[in-house]
Amino acid sequence: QFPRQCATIESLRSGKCCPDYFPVFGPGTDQCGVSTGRGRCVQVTVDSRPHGPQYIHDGRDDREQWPVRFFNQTCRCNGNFSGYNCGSCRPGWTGPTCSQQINIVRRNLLDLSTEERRRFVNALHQAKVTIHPDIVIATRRREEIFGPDGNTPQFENISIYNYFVWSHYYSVRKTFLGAGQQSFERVDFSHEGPAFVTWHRYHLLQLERDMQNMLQDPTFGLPYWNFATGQNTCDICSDDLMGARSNFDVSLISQNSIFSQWRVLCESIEDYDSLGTICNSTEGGPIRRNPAGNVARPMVQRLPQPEDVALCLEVGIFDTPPFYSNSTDSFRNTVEGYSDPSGKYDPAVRSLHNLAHLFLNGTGGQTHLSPNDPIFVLLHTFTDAVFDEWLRRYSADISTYPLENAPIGHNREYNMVPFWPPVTNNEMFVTAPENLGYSYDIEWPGRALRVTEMITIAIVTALILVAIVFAAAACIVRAKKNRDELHQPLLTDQYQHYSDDYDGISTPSQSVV
Ligand SMILES: O=C1C=c2cc(C(=O)O)[nH]c2=CC1=O
Repeated sequence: QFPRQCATIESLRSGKCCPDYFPVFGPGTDQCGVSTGRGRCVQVTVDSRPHGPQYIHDGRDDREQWPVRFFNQTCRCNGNFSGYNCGSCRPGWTGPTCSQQINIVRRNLLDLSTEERRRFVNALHQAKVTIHPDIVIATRRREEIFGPDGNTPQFENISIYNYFVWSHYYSVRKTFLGAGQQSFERVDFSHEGPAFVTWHRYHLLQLERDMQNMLQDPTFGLPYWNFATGQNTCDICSDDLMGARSNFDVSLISQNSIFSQWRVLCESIEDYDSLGTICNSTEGGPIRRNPAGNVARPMVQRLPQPEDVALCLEVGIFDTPPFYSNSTDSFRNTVEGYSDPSGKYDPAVRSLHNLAHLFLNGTGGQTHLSPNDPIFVLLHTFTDAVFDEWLRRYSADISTYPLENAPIGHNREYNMVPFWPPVTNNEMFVTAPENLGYSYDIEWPGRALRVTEMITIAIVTALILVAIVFAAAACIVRAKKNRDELHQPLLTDQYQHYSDDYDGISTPSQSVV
């Protein structure tokens, strides 16, 4: 969440997080790369518009008006420069001066060659075990951030992949209201609201960027899992991809997969909620996964159908009041999976993204834990592909993305929690190939026809056929008539000559000639 250079008592006290680009000149001399025109240190802009009625504890949560509880000054970068010290490039740009355009292609995981699959799995594992070079996480709430002695900032190193896990946890954690009090749970900065698609888009972009840097390969792209193929099995759960099922425990991953060795972060939610602590980088048990195995909930033993994606893409309004998990006719609530695929809200329904999570039935189906299962990455790249197709089809129509009264964290101009430097939901509401430097190699299913549409098409087809038959019959009659008319005079003539000249000896032809 914050650059390592800012995790100090001085930085927190000053509220300033504007690290140097060239620290060699001495601390504070090249904040945000100002000496080379990369950027400058400015006041953070926050969203102060009202939020929706779900959150009732204003003043009690560090994530309100993110990120000002921690810092109120940040780098603002010029042109295509970006990052916490303006030392990197905006998505879609690369090179020393960020002037080279790039396009990263996100492909279907099942289309990767054996060697590409091996490289992707290895890259994920490398991210799991490599300390994030720039970012550290807060392990205490703001009021305890200086530590028990008031002089020990409570931040920790974390691996690149675990940072991805932790960011998701931090965005969904409950609001701590004090020891002995129930934490407040109707708060979620990344789900059940319009920011669902924008937040998860940035979350993936950040992992992709971190992995590109780790691999020193600016062309590395995250693949996707098409979870709506019409099958109800986990087709990516094989040992060369996300890991097959263990032969010894149905809810574990096979030992032939490196993911059986991964350990899970942020498991102790009861502790966090009762003690007011925050998940840290300590790992716990293994990833649990039992696809289609939730016998108590048959509805989540299946995956979405291709038809569901096609229907969802026909919902043309981005979001509808109350901009929450009970919104109806909302594309966002449909792709998130609280509405049926045609957009109608139904509290009993789980579809698309939610259904894919619940189908996994284990670590990947619990919101505070789900990114621990690497399938999360692939499930969300596919969800993002659907969002990008919606943006393309409806010309990124942002008019129904609320500026205010969305659930806290979800207003259009809100800085997404817990990312640094600050980035608003608005900034992710753009078509990816043109604005963010990546695209999906994907073909979208056509929608099957509804009964009424089939009846209409049958009637129209029948009418056209009848019209064609009538037209053909008319043509034949006319052609025959024309032919008859063409031949008629000759015959009449001939007949006349024949009858005039016939002497009973000469032939009719002779008489005509
Ligand atoms: O990790 C997640 C798990 C989820 C479960 C549901 C549900 O609909 O019950 N939704 C989820 C979203 C997640 O991100």
